[in-house]
Amino acid sequence: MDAHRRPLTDRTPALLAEGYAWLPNRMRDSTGSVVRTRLLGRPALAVRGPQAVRLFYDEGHVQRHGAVPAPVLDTLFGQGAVHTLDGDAHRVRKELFLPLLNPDRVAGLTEHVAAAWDEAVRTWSERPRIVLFDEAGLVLTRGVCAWAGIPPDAVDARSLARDLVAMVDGFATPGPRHLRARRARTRQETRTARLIEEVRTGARTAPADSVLEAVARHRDTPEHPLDTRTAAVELLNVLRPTAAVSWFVAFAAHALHRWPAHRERLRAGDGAFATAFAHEVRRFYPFAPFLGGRTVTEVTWHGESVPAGGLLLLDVYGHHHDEELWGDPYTFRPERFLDRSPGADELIPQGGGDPAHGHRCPGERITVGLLETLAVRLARLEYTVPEQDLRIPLRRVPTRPRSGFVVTGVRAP
Ligand code: HEM
Repeated sequence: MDAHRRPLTDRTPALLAEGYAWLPNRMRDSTGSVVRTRLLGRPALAVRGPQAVRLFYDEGHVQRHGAVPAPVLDTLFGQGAVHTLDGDAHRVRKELFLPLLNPDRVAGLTEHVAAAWDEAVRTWSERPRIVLFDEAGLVLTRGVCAWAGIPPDAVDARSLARDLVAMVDGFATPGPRHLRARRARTRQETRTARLIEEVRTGARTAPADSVLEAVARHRDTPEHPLDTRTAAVELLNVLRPTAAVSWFVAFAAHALHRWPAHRERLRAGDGAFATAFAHEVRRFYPFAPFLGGRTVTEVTWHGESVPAGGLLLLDVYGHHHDEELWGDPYTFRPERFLDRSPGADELIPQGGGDPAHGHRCPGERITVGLLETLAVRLARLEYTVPEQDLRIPLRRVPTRPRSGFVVTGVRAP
């Protein structure tokens, strides 16, 4: 039998066991940055590198409908989310999110989050111990709710923050974390759908030009507004990933602890360095292990093929740690981004290509803006890092410093 047609063993258990290292390990054993495998009962081809990014985002070859497994939809994205749409349906829904790329929107959200951070820091100094990952999640949730026009009496920020973080934390694992994520999503979709219903019936007024107003008004077709459940899913697709920037805040704190020399330039308010630092945090530390799409034709890459109806996997973690692309991928070196902006298909922690025409994350500028602002604040904050478990296990997806990054003796600047 032709080696390319031979049935392959399903590798889903290996993915669950190896996490971020699964594809890079397979890539090391292969030639040409391509791996033929089987995942979730389907034939799959894993690829990496800027040219592979362009293949992955070519809708003629790869689409999203039917690509995202139900356990991921029921936790991370929500059923019917923009992530799962193709063609015109995707383009129309994406219009809801593209204003997020606008510099005024980015600045507005950053100001709200910075204000929430400054307020929180004043209370941290009165507490014996702070888990930075948890506190950052709360600060980001408070900031994004205020910015998105969510009425303060409609949410309890603390429980919302816990649920938003849980939805991300449990999407890629069986067991208790996954159950928590499912419960969190059900709870928050119900609450958010109620809020949207209240805006639509006039029981509440959404601030003009707010995200809440835009979602409540959005129509996929001229005749029909989004059903309230899908509208809730999409509003949560703004709130949840903003809260998830807490992963990068914990990683930024980890980087400042491991390589404290970077503190000075951040503290001094060197804007170009803050941007480079934010990019390097997003490259160096693991978040999305890979992205997946459904092949709509047979796809061949560097001599390996996957049939229509299979999966094309873009190895994001491997791409960011590829020696050919980065030279010294395991060195944390923000300076690599100082004298040049990364190419669209080079730095891809939030997807590749163009956010206006494909699935690339519309919140990338927001993420970079928040990370720049919070990294500077973190560098200016005085605190002690007590003995704790700061290991970042690559088998856990998504991962983070095990302790959540504990600080004591906080003194606000
Ligand atoms: C922790 C920071 C973030 C990470 C790591 C992240 C990562 C990603 C990734 C990997 C994708 C998928 C790209 C693809 O499928 O090709 C994505 C899509 C998306 N992200 Fe983000 N994101 C982050 C923050 C944000 C923020 C702050 C927002 C909004 C305020 C946001 C909203 C979205 C939306 C709506 C999509 C779906 C886009 C589409 O399918 O067209 N994300 N993000």
